[in-house]
Amino acid sequence: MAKPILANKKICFVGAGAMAEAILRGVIDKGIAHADHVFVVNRHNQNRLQELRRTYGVQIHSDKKVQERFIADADIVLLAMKPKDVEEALGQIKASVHKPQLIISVIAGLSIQSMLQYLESDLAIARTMPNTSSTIGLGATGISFSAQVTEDQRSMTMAIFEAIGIAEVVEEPLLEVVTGVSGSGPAYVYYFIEQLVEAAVEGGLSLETAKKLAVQTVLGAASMVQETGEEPAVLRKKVTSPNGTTQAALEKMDELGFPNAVKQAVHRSSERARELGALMEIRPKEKG
Ligand SMILES: NC(=O)C1=CN([C@@H]2O[C@H](COP(=O)(O)OP(=O)(O)OC[C@H]3O[C@@H](n4cnc5c(N)ncnc54)[C@H](O)[C@@H]3O)[C@@H](O)[C@H]2O)C=CC1
Ligand SMILES: O=C(O)[C@@H]1CCC=N1
Repeated sequence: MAKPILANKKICFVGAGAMAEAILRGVIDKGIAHADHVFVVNRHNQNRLQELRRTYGVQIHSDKKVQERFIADADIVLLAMKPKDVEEALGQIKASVHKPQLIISVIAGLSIQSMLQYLESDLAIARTMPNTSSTIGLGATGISFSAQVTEDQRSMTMAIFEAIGIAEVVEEPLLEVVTGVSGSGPAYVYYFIEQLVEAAVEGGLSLETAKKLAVQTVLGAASMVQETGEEPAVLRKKVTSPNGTTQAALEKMDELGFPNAVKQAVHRSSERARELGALMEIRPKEKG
């Protein structure tokens, strides 16, 4: 059942890609917003919009003027385009957005300051870093708010992201760390599963059995951390018999630099988010 806080609010997604779909599906499936109140606009791809309408019942239109009205009439405008498209997209919507709308961004690296500059207005902004697991209600989102965001708008933002997973409010510079951990994180886990499966197949298991065992192992291990409340290191030790198989495997992982590889990957993702943010900054000389 829809939470009253969002029941009559209109949300317009600008950008109809993977992340927009993850959020809109989660929000509609969880009943946090009704599909009649969810609008989606995209750059060119009408087929993509049709597909979203067929699947989720969201509101779409091919006419640019109607799309502009979708944006202008929304209570919440959710920005979900790639960093490379930010300049063009924000230039296009600048005339349609206005106070007291809430702008929610999921764009990696794009600072609140840059958004305010692009939109040339003192708007309420929630900068977020979700992940694709939001699709099934298991997302992990970091959120920072601009000074203009009201209590009601904070509550709406939290309601959206808590409907599709967990949400943590952090200081804005820490959103880059969130990006490295949970924004990009699902890909590291999929990569890990891919290697488990490959090794299992190399060992002789069928692909089907390998996938089943690998996925259940990752699911079971994550659930153990969550449900027992024990530290991962403690749980790891319970698997690791002295001089047993797990110890031998972990020694191999240490020898090949697994801990360092994971940590460096997280730091590199955060660093890349900062680089993308810098590329999207409006430099003083570029201002009209
Ligand atoms: N995919 C992920 O796991 C995550 C992505 N993000 C962020 O979400 C944003 C979107 O990522 P994805 O959904 O993966 O990208 P995507 O490429 O799947 O979707 C981007 C969409 O934006 C649309 N678009 C481009 N220019 C536009 C314009 N001028 N007006 C309207 N729509 C326009 C494109 O047509 C496309 O539908 C990125 O900024 C990314 O940093 C954040 C967290 C996780
Ligand atoms: O790869 C990316 O840039 C986006 C941001 C976090 C996850 N995907």
